[in-house]
Amino acid sequence: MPTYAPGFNRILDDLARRQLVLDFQFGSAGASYEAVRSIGAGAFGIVCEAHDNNTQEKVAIKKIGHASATPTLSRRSLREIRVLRYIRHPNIVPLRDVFRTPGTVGMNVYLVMDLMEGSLHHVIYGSTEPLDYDLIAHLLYQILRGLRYLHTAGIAHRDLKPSNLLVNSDGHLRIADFGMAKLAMPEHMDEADEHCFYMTQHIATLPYRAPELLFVMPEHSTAVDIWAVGCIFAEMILRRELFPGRNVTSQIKVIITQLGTPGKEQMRMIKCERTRQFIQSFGEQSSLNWDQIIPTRPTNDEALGLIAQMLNMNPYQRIDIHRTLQHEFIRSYFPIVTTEPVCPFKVKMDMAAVESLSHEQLVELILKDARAADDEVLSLNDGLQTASGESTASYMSEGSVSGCQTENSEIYFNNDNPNEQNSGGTIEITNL
Ligand SMILES: Nc1ncnc2c1ncn2[C@@H]1O[C@H](COP(=O)(O)OP(=O)(O)OP(=O)(O)O)[C@@H](O)[C@H]1O
Repeated sequence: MPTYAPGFNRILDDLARRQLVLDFQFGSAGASYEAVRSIGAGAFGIVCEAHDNNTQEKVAIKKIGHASATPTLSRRSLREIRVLRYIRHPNIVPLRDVFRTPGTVGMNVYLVMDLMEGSLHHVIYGSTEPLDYDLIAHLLYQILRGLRYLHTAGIAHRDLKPSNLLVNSDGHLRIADFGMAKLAMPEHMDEADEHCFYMTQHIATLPYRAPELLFVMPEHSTAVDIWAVGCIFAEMILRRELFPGRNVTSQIKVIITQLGTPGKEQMRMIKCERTRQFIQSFGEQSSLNWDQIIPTRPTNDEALGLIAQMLNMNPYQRIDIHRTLQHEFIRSYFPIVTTEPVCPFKVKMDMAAVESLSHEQLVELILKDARAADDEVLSLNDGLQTASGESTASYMSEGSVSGCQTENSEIYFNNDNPNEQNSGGTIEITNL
């Protein structure tokens, strides 16, 4: 090691510590939480490990900076708060607390969650050995259980990828990052939209983006998550991305060269003329066999059979979450009866409401949903007001919040009966 290396490392450590202090200023919530180290950053948030002084536990805190500055950031923040606040499922990361601090370009929102040790990305790429099928099945089953909870309530995650699937060293997996989550509703689309090629740029990370999003077809539903899980399942086997496109056109190309030209019915569903012409420019491509697409030895026919059904290019013919959980591959590992929690109806109502709100209304609800963590009263510049200055509380669904407190690491919202938060009940799921 060069002699200057220790000194240089000390400078880097010092810079990292100073950056941590700059990035995570918790205002009055600093009495409860201390940032310990930076964990990672995504397109919309930065995450740190922190110490919870009340519970003496380690937590993860995600900061969405300038959350009120644009409609996109405001909607992402509110979606994540609203989908997570009543959700209790072993395979979905729990939200413990939400607070906000004022900022120069709009408020910062902080989401306090259970700390997880790593992500599926680390599991896949952290070792040079292939993952064995027992581990793959164990991880896949947990993704599917979390997804069944969401899909049964009609909620699509819409950004599933290995770095959003958090994993502990004991193999416990939890789905995270609900900033894109949405109630699955058929979407209206104008005929031959000029900008259609670029319309779905911000839905789902490219290698996991379903053809109906890439090809700009009218129906976006929970099927987009099944496509993403199919890609992730294949990635666990291959230890590389299955469809590694780097832009929209190369993503379409890489899918078509492996899975073939979409069928006539699907081509008819593509509303965008430019997209249709681009697909046709490849000529008639036939699909490869699945053991060519995923060339592993020994071949696992049941795994390939399930992947083939999850990666059906036609979303209407793609396998759904319930049939996925009953597929032979899953049943050969998990033939047992499990009692599943049911997503409370409130989550569905809240998710539906978020999509129709204006920027002003979104910001007003964030101000209500996230407690103020600053001694000073939040200035008007930190949040937006409706044009009339009236409260938008009427836009909230029944049981919406007017602030939150933490108690015993549960998140309680002032207008709610805490006993009702988990009132989704349970359902018996049997893998016959
Ligand atoms: N509870 C947690 N425990 C440990 N690590 C976490 C936790 N939540 C998020 N992370 C990690 O922090 C990083 C950024 O988080 P996240 O994906 O939520 O941010 P984002 O800006 O919404 O990302 P994206 O670009 O995927 O939309 C990710 O790598 C994720 O693995």
